[in-house]
Amino acid sequence: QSHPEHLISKVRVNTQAVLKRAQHIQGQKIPKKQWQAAWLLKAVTCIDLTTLAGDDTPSNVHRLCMKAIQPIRYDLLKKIDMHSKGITTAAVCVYPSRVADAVTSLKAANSSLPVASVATGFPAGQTPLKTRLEEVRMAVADGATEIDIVINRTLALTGQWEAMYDEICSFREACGDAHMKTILAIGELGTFTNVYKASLVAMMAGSDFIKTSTGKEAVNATYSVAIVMVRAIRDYFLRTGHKVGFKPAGGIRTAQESLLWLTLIKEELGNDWLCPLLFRLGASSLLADIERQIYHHVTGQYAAYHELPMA
Ligand SMILES: O=C[C@H](O)COP(=O)(O)O
Repeated sequence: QSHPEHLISKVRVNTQAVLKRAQHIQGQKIPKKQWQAAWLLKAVTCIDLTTLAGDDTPSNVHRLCMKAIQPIRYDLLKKIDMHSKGITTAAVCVYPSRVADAVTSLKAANSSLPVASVATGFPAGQTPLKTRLEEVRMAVADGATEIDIVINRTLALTGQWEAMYDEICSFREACGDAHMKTILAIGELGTFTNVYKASLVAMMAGSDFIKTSTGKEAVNATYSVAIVMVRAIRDYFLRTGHKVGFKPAGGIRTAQESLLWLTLIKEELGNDWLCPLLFRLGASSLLADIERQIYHHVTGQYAAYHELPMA
């Protein structure tokens, strides 16, 4: 692995170019009719269906898992001949203490859907390294096969990139075979340059994905920051040949937004990234709006909320 310091010391981000590109993405025309429905179903397969709330219980986690297995009503899929494609979300994403509940629910439904757990003192990461590491190990022991860790923003804001690299390497080891997504919490990193540097450090330390946000910061997934992160992913791929995944998360609520995210990925990283292995949408309420749009595409009307089972 190249030494983090010398690789990132020279980083400069062209802010104007990033903002212009993000503006252009948001102004893109989105597909209509069956093309839109197809892209929305693609988006569903990339969702990490998430619940990260203090009032989470085994029963709402169970409902989340059932929704992840059957995200769009069967009759709607049947009407567009998509009922036999095995459309599920990519994973479910929960707190460490809810992992066992999710594993139990999915096992009972004979589903192999992955359980992702946040860890390392999510969302702030302001706990001792020892307990952050133990949290990763316990989530994996409970059956999580994906771990969404948070970076130590204090190290980023004080330019201690080598220390951040070492910490993320230790989380990588604690994950074992579990996939590791590294949350940059971009709303707390200050500058685009810090976002780019944290992206590189996270990838050099072995992250399978880099993820924008916990969903708990004041500013979460934005298109301009995403441009910086996916450019870092592209630079890293060109330099090493290794593909790292991208996961925007936090505040992604509408079907239209999910189409813009797919456009951004397709244009910035290419078709290889348009799959759950390399692209995830971290979202708790996005699926409800996508299902409403699919309902409208199939029936011509908008469903009342009681007609679509919520997670
Ligand atoms: O990682 C997932 C995020 O916490 C989900 O955020 P959200 O509830 O704004 O969709």
